[in-house]
Amino acid sequence: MATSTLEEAYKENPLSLQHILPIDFQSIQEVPNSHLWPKINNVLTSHNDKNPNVPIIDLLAPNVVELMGHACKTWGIFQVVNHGVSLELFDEVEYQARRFFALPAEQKVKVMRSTSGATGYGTARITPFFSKFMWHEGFTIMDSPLDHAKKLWPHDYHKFCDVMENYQKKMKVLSFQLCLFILNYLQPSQDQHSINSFEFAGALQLNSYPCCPNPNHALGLAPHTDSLFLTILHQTNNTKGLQILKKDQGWTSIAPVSNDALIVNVGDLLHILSNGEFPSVYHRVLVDQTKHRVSLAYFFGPQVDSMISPLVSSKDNDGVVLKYRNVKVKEYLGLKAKHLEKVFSMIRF
Ligand SMILES: O=C(O)CCC(=O)C(=O)O
Ligand SMILES: [Fe+2]
Repeated sequence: MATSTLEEAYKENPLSLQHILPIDFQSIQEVPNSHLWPKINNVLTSHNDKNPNVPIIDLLAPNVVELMGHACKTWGIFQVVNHGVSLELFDEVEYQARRFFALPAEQKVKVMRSTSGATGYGTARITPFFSKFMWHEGFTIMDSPLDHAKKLWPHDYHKFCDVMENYQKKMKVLSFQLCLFILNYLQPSQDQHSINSFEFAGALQLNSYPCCPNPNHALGLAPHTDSLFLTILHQTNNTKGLQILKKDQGWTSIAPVSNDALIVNVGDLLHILSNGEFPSVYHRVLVDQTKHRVSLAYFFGPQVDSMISPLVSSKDNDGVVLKYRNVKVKEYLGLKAKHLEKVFSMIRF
């Protein structure tokens, strides 16, 4: 099952308890030194002709494959509309996520991620790579959250489970569709073949960024790339906070365009698959003094036993220089857990 296999990828790089347990944000009045970063440059870049917002792609557009391929290449991130997921479902997931994060710390600890685990409550996996902690708590779910939900709400866990399972199902279908479009762009003649050669897995990460007394010196999530093929992100309540590092522009906010637009970003494995053509976008999250932001990130990629290698179309085969060697997903995740972004130089030719 997906859970155990992803856990397999992480178990050789266990985190220490200190790096998993978030502080109790509900009882804290000021930012402790452990979470105090040097001043964050959080001036929001305004969008104009010279500095456009990320592409917004209508999934029903006849030229969706070209639009998406172009967005992956130039931005590594885009927003999608007409994706077929109902607003009510986003509201339900947000409601259940907020219900979870509002629980007292001693309840949330009952479902904490184990030191080598992949699911449960805890800090971001990148935590050990930074000397300061992030203003963030997360809850990771793969398939059914039943065991955890029963511990939290022994008599009232059904709704939480139904909503989270339903959302993952919808995200899996949408992710698969997006991958089809993207693979069709990378290898126009062989799309079905390429995608059918992978078995996929997904994980849902509920992110919580509590109100922060000093947002100029705190970070919701430190700069990172996502590891898998792609991430589908929903910013609940249209609360901004996500920024990407854009060449020549610095940190740029991704403004929510509408309640039902979803953000899609390229992850490391798709960067490798595209032979470096699609950037795995470097991003971070800012926090707010008065708004408690919640986001829903769905990570989607091949099963950990899959082998990833750059795809080049047969017509290009002769002239193209391969940038990355073949790598098993499990090996890749293990290397990233040890070395973070340095992982790219370790698999580059
Ligand atoms: O909350 C966000 O806007 C981004 C979340 C994110 O980057 C992640 O979960 O990897
Ligand atoms: Fe991310």
